[in-house]
Amino acid sequence: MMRLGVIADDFTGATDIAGFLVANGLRTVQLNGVPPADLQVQADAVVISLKSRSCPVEDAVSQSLASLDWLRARGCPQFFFKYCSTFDSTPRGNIGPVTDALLDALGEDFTVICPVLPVNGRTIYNGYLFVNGVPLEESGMRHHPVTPMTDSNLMRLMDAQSRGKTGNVPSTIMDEGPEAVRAALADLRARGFRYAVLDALNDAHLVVMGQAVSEMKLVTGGSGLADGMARAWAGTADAAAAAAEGRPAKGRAVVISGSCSQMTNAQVAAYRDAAPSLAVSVERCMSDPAYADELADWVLAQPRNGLAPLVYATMPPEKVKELQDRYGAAEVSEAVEGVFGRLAKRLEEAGFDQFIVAGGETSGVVTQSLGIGGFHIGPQIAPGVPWVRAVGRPLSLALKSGNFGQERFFFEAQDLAA
Ligand SMILES: Nc1ncnc2c1ncn2[C@@H]1O[C@H](COP(=O)(O)OP(=O)(O)O)[C@@H](O)[C@H]1O
Ligand SMILES: O=C(O)[C@@H](O)C(=O)COP(=O)(O)O
Repeated sequence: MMRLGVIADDFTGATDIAGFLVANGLRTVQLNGVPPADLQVQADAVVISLKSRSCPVEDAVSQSLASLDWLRARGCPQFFFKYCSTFDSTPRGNIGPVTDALLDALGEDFTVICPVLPVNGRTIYNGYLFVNGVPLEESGMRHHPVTPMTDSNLMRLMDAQSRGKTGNVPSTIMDEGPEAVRAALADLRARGFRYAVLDALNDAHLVVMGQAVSEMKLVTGGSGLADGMARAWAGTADAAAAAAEGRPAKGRAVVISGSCSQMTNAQVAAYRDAAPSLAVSVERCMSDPAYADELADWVLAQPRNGLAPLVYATMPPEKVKELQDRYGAAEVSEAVEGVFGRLAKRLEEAGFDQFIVAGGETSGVVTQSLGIGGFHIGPQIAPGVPWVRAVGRPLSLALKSGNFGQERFFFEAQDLAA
């Protein structure tokens, strides 16, 4: 019986949370896009991955509601709206409007906001979000090409894009345990708050909040919250068995990097001197319809043995800004994503069956272009980045959130698949 239905606002976010559910022994399937009405799935958890983080608000709301309907029609008892652990959004949304729409559809008037993942340095203190010890607004996220984050106060961020008021359950209450957290939530709700930011500084807080929200119909946040919830259920569940179907087969691999995050810049720098690598020209993405074919030809010409070839649009923030000022941010993103989507398709047709992709939007476009309906979730390469295997097709992917993994991530992904 399904225990949890997750609606994730991007593809790497979806594999991130699915990886943590599997690591706690829950049999989990990831479905890409709103699933067809006649699809039946046997799993403890279903994660629906949308590409709704930066699309128009109305589209994000309607896709999220359609996903909710699909899950409810299968008797799902609890729902999780997964967004980025760096709260990627703008004052227009889409986190606030989607949360409001899900609450309304479920007839609920209260939920939690918790974009937390301590193992990857995402902590919340007094409602302020920290990334590896610095406030969100001082982290690399202030330069994000699509959703630059220039405030760290989650109450203020949520209030600006939603219909209600946001309160906070501080870490001192987390220290007291699940009963104290439940009481604090009930108190905030009675005082007219619609959302509560949950502080979390460490794994112990995840376990506490996982127990405290067990009766809540809708929760929202990052994979740390899901990890806490899954730990509360896990018991003797077998994590290796849950990951078995997602293990990567040995194959021909390529690395495609469209993320410009600090961590991806470091990962590309660590990999590019050791492996065949090619920097993408953004200008040609915008002007040359045959460019993806040229990139594919280059990949195909690389030696089959040894490290996978890397094609990357990854650049440091100042270069990204220069290009965006010249051509427009949305235009550049669309052009680069289009080229990566076509490149992936060409490579699959040519026999590539392992795609290591950096960047959430980039992963979304690659998955869509390959026409993959769903994934079995495999073992984690790094916290939040599992190998995944296409349902019914011999294709394995590692979809890396821009900020996740350590410097040698591209090497480690291939080591785990060997
Ligand atoms: N050199 C570049 N200049 C501007 N934008 C770029 C460049 N390279 C990639 N992009 C775009 O930036 C966005 C990065 O987003 P994404 O793939 O989600 O990465 P992340 O996970 O780091 O957020 C994509 O839309 C991508 O096409
Ligand atoms: O919660 C997270 O940080 C990730 O799961 C996530 O959402 C990834 O988004 P991108 O950074 O856009 O890859």
